[in-house]
Amino acid sequence: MDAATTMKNSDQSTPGWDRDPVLSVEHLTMRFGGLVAVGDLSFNVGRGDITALIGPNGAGKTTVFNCVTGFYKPTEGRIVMRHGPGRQQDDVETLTDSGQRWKTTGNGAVYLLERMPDHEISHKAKVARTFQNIRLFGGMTVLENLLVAQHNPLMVASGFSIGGILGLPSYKKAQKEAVDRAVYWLERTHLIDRADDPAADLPYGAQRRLEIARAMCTKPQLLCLDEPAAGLNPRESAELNELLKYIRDEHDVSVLLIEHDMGVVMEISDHVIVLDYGVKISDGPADFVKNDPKVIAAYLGVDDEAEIDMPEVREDIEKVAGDGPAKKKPTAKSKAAPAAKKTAAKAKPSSKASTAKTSTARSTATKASSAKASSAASTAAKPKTAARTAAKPKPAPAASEVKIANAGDYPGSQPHGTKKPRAGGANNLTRVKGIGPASEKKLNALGVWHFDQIAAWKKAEVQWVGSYLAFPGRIEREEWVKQARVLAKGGETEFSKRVDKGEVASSVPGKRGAQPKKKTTGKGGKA
Ligand SMILES: Nc1ncnc2c1ncn2[C@@H]1O[C@H](COP(=O)(O)OP(=O)(O)OP(=O)(O)O)[C@@H](O)[C@H]1O
Repeated sequence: MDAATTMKNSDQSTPGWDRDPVLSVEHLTMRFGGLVAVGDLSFNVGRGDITALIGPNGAGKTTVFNCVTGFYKPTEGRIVMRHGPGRQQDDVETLTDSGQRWKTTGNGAVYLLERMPDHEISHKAKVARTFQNIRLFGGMTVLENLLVAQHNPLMVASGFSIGGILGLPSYKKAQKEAVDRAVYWLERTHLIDRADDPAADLPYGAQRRLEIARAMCTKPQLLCLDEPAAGLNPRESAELNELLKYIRDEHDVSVLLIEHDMGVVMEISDHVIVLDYGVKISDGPADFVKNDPKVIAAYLGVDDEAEIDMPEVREDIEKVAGDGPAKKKPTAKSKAAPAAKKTAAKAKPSSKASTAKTSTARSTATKASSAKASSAASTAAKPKTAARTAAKPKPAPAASEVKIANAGDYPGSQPHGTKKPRAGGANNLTRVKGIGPASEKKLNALGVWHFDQIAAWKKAEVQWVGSYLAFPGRIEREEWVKQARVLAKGGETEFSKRVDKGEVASSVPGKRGAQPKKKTTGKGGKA
């Protein structure tokens, strides 16, 4: 095979976003004191693509946006914006060595955003953004909001105000263009009838569209949208999808969006990047990402908890003393778990609202899942008794016996375990901000099922769990112990309220995780 053919083939196997990236985030790290919000993150945004950045709460998505748009100066890393096709790698390296902020090239221009202030990023590099919390000028009319967005070209055309006063032709022309552009985007966003109304009078969904219209009036090459579908009803979400596809297809604008609404993400994204705890855990086309077990476990796996088979989590669970190493897949799975899974599948709701039926199904499935782990050792030794073992769980060992094999490797001391939930069932630990379904599973394997157990942790235990879950420092930062104290007393936190409303991925979405009144056993008792 000649070199040209080799290049061609390798070129074909390289995704479009790596061949022709409009934006490259390279080894980005952002620290806030001791907190590493984003750690050594690299990804590309393809020219003309809609790229989604997703991940659980606190994963670092907004921090990445703030670094790209100049609101934060990254601690480390390079952020390259390109006008014109191709990677223009020689120019990027020359620019980096020169210490300059941007450079015109044969193909267009390249910009190093980490060196540029935010106003240059929007006006020169042509990166526009919207915010998680709408930031319009509420007292100005809808049209005025769009004219203010074009303030810079108008100021230039007016010779910085005197031309405007004198009515110079260049100013009049620029003013007409600004109004025409504003009207164009008001029509596209179905806001033209409200042009003269104060922006604050618009309903929420319309304000979101106005933010996008305002960003588009700056003629961006890259549009960064922070949760554009938040608070929209299904009809508005569908309209948003159409608007974003129109912007991509008709205006050649690349879109980078942070979004929690998976309907929006999976329908319109060409490329999805998943963050968890500030690091990238998945990167690829939407179809690939949505089936990636790591993503299911970290973010999407609420309804598929019983199906998760993450090697790292499984290994940790297998290390729990008493369960022993499960070399083989337990045959109990073929007896107990499938029945449970069948029940779960049957009851799996199309809506996220949990019904009593779902709760029962999840309960059965999860119980089977924990039975699978706890019966692993005995199953491996005595396969023929597997079904019996799974059906009748062995008595819970005393708390002190719940130790993982390499417990001594961790600093501090291991928290006190209970091995299985008390009568009344387990708490939904994912109501504590920072505990996702995968971490909850690992805590459960350790015997931690209840808010009051976490509430009792001292510094040494916090340190130990931080290492066990592989995110030292985070537990303290998120103040798990304080949160758990509130939740243990039946109180609520801002985060737990969002979980209870079904706004955040959780192991039991839309339901409170306090101790249920109904007497149940196992994890299914969560309510
Ligand atoms: N200015 C800041 N100072 C200190 N810590 C910060 C700051 N900004 C963000 N963080 C922390 O960085 C981590 C990542 O936060 P970030 O807002 O980027 O996450 P996110 O993925 O956007 O979350 P969400 O989906 O909830 O908006 C969090 O632990 C957060 O508390």
